[in-house]
Amino acid sequence: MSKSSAGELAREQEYVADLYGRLDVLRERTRARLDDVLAQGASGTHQNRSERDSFAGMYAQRLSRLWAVEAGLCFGRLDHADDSRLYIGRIGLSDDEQQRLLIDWRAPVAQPFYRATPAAPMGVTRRRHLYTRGRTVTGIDDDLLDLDRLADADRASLNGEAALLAALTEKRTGRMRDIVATIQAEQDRIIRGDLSGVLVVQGGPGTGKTVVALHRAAYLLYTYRERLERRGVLILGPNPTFLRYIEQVLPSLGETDVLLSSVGDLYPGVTGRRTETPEAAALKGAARMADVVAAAVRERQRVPRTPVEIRLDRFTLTLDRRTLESAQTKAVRSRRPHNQARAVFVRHLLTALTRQAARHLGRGMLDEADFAELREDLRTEEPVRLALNRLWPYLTPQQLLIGLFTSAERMSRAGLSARDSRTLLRVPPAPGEDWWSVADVPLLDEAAELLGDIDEGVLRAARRAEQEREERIAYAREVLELTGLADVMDAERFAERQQADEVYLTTAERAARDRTWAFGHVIVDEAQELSEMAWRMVMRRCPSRSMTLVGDIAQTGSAAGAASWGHVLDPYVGGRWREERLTVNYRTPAELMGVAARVLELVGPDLKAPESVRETGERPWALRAGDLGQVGTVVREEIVEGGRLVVIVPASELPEVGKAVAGAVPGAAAGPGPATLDAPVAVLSVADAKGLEFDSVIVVNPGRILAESSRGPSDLYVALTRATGRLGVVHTGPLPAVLGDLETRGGPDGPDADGPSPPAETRRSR
Ligand SMILES: Nc1ncnc2c1ncn2[C@@H]1O[C@H](COP(=O)(O)OP(=O)(O)OP(=O)(O)O)[C@@H](O)[C@H]1O
Repeated sequence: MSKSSAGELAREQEYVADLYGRLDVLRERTRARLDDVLAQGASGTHQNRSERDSFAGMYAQRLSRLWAVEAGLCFGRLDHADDSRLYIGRIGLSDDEQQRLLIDWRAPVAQPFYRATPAAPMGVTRRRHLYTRGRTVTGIDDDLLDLDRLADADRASLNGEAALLAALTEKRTGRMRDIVATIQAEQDRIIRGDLSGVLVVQGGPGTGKTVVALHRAAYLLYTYRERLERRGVLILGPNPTFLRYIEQVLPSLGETDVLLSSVGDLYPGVTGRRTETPEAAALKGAARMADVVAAAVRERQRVPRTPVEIRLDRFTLTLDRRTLESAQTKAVRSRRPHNQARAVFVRHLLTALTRQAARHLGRGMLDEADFAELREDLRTEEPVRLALNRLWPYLTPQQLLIGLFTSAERMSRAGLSARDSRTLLRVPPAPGEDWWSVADVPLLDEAAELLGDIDEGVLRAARRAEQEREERIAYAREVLELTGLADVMDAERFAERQQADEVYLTTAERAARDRTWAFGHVIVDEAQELSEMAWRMVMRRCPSRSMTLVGDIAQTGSAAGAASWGHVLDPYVGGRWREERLTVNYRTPAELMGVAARVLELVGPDLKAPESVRETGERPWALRAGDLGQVGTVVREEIVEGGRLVVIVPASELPEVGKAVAGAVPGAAAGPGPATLDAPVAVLSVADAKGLEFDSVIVVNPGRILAESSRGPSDLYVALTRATGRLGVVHTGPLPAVLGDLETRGGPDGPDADGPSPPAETRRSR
């Protein structure tokens, strides 16, 4: 590595200062445009106002992008063999003469920054990492890639990973950061992978799957902006805490328009939060539930075998079995969803009822107009409406599932065994109760698919709305061409923003409200956790099958989760999906990974743990405590100033350990919730710690974690791989044999209970 001279640093400082100067100019210009537009006030025609709002929205978004890239605007430089030079940063900048000042990291010419090696230098002679604090350049790190030009001293350390190591050893803040300055070659290949088709990224803990998936979203939005901005990108994470953990990464890369969601939130208007037994969740996640939901819908379309009498004031009408069955057959054969097929059913029965009524009225021969009038009279008669509603009720997905899960008889008729229905049986919701679990959400989606919109009227309105939308887009195109903005703004988005009196909605916001939204690309993180029913829901959101799925089969914790990628994907894309692997662990030091690797053997003897990129000299320890109450004291002694610590517990012990820790450490948070990521100490179950990372981890009662679930070994593997620095185990029962050779410590007040010492960080020789 070549050392930067003070002169070099000053030159870089000058260049970076100019870049910030340019950024300021662009911000000012955009701000001025925004002010101009807003100054036009709320006067003028409706058309003028909506145009003004559209421009205001566009400038506001551009401004927020320009503000989002303040930190670390420029982080690299590439010197080429032809003596040309490019600066790499979070966004592209040019001066007024269109001279490129800064290259967006996602542009093809920036690729060598991540991929060039001395063996394949890609025309690059030097890769420079620039370290900045605020707007000040604080350091420079060079990788010299041109072997001929290398001084002997530089040849000794060609891999130049100082920037990476510096990034990895920084204290965790509770929020994931972007890695745009230190993306590694194997990660870059995945980030820039083709948009189309299904890409699976399989990798062990800490290999950067999440962070790579997020950078891929940013890359795809940059490269296929037109296509993806319109349809949007969905990123699906395991739970709301995880989404909070990652939510700042994309804005820091200048992307604000991506929908982050979890399975429990993917059905508009419902939040799946209620906890339920793992058995119930596993059962609801199984593919056969699709048949159960379909049978439950059919069950609501059954007609009675005995005649149905409808008493009106002047006479009684009767629907006999044959009429009922023929209406049912016609409705089912229409192949429409339940709520739309209802129109066919009702039409048929009303015709039969009208004929009967005419006979009762002694008017056998009615002309068409009279017949229609009588039919309309009958349709609005309360007893007729009630009877038809009983026979073929309008159903919302919520009504269908509440009806199903609160009745053992209905569950049995829908094909569930007595045992299954005991597992699922519930009491109806009390007002305001959180009735839905995460596993219910894909079932609601499935039901919505089979039930359809409430009636034809809704469908007609939707068709009308679509036609109007197309007209608006055509108009928007004209406006954009007239104003010369056609190349910076998509007509469809512009048209959406002009929507009458509608508040300004981003693509992500519109997508979040629409169950039938088809995303341009879907990224699923911790994809191994999704159940078969959840996959059905996700696939409905992505008919183009342009997807990136990241996960680790060895970490599957949910009983309904995946055992292999083929099993998950083959029903949807046959064998047509590609797999990339990540093999280097950037999070967990080698000392900890050694312990985790032994647990991985319990998950599957052939599985291979990822290789840690660094070691700390810090050995994991085990401590036997008299009872769980002592965990609080142990935790207090483990706290490092400014660091973040998590206590990972068996789910059944969360309340007790949470109480003990809260008692010993003020400000500690227990369980998932808004405070989890910001608290210096958190107590979490394995499921809630999944995907997260902390400076220090204490795992409580690993034996119980192993025994508590059918995926116990995977859960323990996850727990042991959350730390970036220190790992300890506290147990009140016997220590599982697999952890037998941990260094043992004395009790909380015992002689070995020294406070932590700072780790001695080294790059691991591999
Ligand atoms: N190229 C890189 N430069 C700097 N940091 C990196 C790089 N790659 C990964 N990291 C860091 O390594 C840590 C682990 O990454 P990430 O959480 O994406 O891993 P993961 O594979 O999703 O892990 P898990 O399966 O355990 O959830 C994060 O702190 C991430 O920022």
